[in-house]
Amino acid sequence: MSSSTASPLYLTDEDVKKLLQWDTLIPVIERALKTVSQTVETPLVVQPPRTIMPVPDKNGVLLTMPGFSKNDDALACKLVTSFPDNAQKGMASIFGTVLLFDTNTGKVQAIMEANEITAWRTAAASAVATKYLHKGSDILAILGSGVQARSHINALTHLLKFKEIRVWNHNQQGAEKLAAEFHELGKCISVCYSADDAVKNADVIVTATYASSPILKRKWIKNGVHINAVGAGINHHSELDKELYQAASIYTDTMPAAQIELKGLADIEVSVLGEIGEIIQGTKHVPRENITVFHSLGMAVEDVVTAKLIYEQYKMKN
Ligand SMILES: NC(=O)C1=CN([C@@H]2O[C@H](COP(=O)(O)OP(=O)(O)OC[C@H]3O[C@@H](n4cnc5c(N)ncnc54)[C@H](OP(=O)(O)O)[C@@H]3O)[C@@H](O)[C@H]2O)C=CC1
Ligand SMILES: O=C(O)C1=NCCCC1
Repeated sequence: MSSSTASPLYLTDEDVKKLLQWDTLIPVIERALKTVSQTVETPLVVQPPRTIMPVPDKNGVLLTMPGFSKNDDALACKLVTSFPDNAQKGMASIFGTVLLFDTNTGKVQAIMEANEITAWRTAAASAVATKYLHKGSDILAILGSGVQARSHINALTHLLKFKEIRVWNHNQQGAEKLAAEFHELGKCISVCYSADDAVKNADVIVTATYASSPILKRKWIKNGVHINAVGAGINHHSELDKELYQAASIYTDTMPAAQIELKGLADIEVSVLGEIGEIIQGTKHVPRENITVFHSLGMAVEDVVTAKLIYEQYKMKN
């Protein structure tokens, strides 16, 4: 069959998982984060603001995330939904699909289920931010016990050798289940019965929940801690308290999206200082004693480069 009539490759989440590895993904995500922040005449990355469409009466949103990376010669679009109430049905909250296109013809090359892509690329972005902003690696605290909590434990423990890993969830059973899962794999994770206990003296914290009111407070954490704030509700980011926002140096993945999606921070007189790509490039620096927050929004180009990597890996193996 000629390539103009061939059907697109279809990869399930299971296929995708077999083709992803932290060692290869993290550098690819690091380069994407850095490139987003480079000012060059011809854009190396194109990613228009994503649309976030609330689904009336359903407590869910549909996001469209198109993007292009020149360095990776990759063009893709992710469609992703977030339905937090799915947990009550025993289902995942996030469902995504990525379409990867041939950059010369615009023809769809591959269709990939993107639940794994979303889990891996988000955690890889936090791992990169942590690499540049953490000051210690004794204690890792994870707030939340869902898909992102799991992928963040995997990515962050791949990057750093923590002495202690703690997990807290608003529903204790979730934290116990996640800890047991890692125990089976030989990783020791302790379950904490309050968020306050979980984050005490922590060096790195991840918030990955649907909380609509703060689950992490300034008064609980030490100076110099690095936080990856990953969770987002339907129309809000509310996992950190006002005092923490006001005390921290906040960086994000992409400023144009932050200006839209984090505009509520202006109400509490908080500004996002810049993009993590600027820290990677070395054009911005943070004093060691500062509390740092990587406010992860999620970018199309992360999905684009991940999908391209998966496609290349698939071609190599088949
Ligand atoms: N920045 C980014 O790029 C991305 C961000 N996200 C965001 O990350 C977060 C986690 O996503 P994911 O792990 O896939 O979702 P999951 O449904 O797998 O996990 C959600 C977690 O949040 C907990 N939770 C739910 N409601 C509340 C609440 N009111 N207060 C405190 N905790 C709560 C859940 O506990 P339980 O199940 O026990 O109720 C569970 O531990 C979401 O906010 C999502 O929008 C997701 C993908 C990408
Ligand atoms: O970037 C993503 O993908 C998502 N971000 C916010 C929540 C839904 C998925």
